Amino acid sequence: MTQAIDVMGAGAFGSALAIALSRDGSDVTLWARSSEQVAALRETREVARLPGVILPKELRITSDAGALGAPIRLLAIPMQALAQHLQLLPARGGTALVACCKGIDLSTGLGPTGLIARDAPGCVAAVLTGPSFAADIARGLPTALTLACADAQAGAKLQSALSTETLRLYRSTDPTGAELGGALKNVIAIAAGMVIGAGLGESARAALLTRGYVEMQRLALHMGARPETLAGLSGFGDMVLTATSGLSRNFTFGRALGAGSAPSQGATVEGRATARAVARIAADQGIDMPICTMVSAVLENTLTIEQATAALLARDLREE
Ligand SMILES: NC(=O)C1=CN([C@@H]2O[C@H](COP(=O)(O)OP(=O)(O)OC[C@H]3O[C@@H](n4cnc5c(N)ncnc54)[C@H](O)[C@@H]3O)[C@@H](O)[C@H]2O)C=CC1
Ligand SMILES: O=C(CO)COP(=O)(O)O
Repeated sequence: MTQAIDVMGAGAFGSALAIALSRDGSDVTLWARSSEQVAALRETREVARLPGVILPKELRITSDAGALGAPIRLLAIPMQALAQHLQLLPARGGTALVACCKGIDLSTGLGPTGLIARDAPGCVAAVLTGPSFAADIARGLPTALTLACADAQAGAKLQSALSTETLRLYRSTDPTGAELGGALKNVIAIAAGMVIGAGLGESARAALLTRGYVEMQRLALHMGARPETLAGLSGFGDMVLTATSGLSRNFTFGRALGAGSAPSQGATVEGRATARAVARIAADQGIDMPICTMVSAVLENTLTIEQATAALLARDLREE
């Protein structure tokens, strides 16, 4: 049976997922924010953020939320826009809302499934996350992601509906762990970029990733996540990809700061807001998150990268 799926957000990730699912035979509608963007996409079938990629002709494109109504809705918009989006464009009860964004909402401290539970209580909340660049998914390259949903039965249905021949989904019933892994790895990727940009070396990056991963686990476990979720695709896997690739916006943003040059404008760099949110949570709840807190301080211009590095190295010696 053909599966109907709506994808909200025609940026890099939403378009890539819509392309992959449409190619796989699903009946996909891609929603974009403005009618101008819809007109351009319909005419050229090209996505500005995915150069060289053509939208399949079967894929419908609309800016009219009234034209949506599939039982599965992917939300591929920036994290800080999600709360407002859920309130302005509600889905009907029973819809499975699958968050495809990575971050922590600054004003509430909630992750995407927390916002869905708060703002769309009649819907099923799930998150799709893990190591994947939109361009790789759009090109049909092999990719593995985590589909996390607290409702095991609903999660299994989503896993099956959203997997394709090249997009392999593992399921989890730990959305808290999955979404925190995806959010926190962006902060660690910014830090890794700073290390490389500032010329501190590959050894320093390896140390930072290892200790950064400890912080990811510490915060996530405090929030009730399971350790194995952090060790999986959505945590460790995505940290490795994002903190080591020049294709990552978070890594390249940090690398530019480290090198003392201006980061490119207009890119969606989720780790910036997440760093602030994490620093706030860590301070409020007394959780030791030195790397994330330093990233936040550097982004707020209250510390230089040199000062942050010196402060991390000067911490008390401890058992690993
Ligand atoms: N690009 C990638 O490789 C991947 C991205 N993601 C995640 O997907 C999410 C979206 O990122 P991208 O698609 O890459 O960003 P993007 O910048 O390419 O696209 C963002 C889309 O959201 C729309 N948007 C912005 N503000 C909005 C608002 N207030 N209401 C509704 N729509 C709004 C924009 O018009 C645009 O279509 C992020 O959380 C990112 O971490 C996850 C995995 C891979
Ligand atoms: O989330 C991603 C890879 O899994 C994309 O990373 P960036 O947002 O840093 O480009």
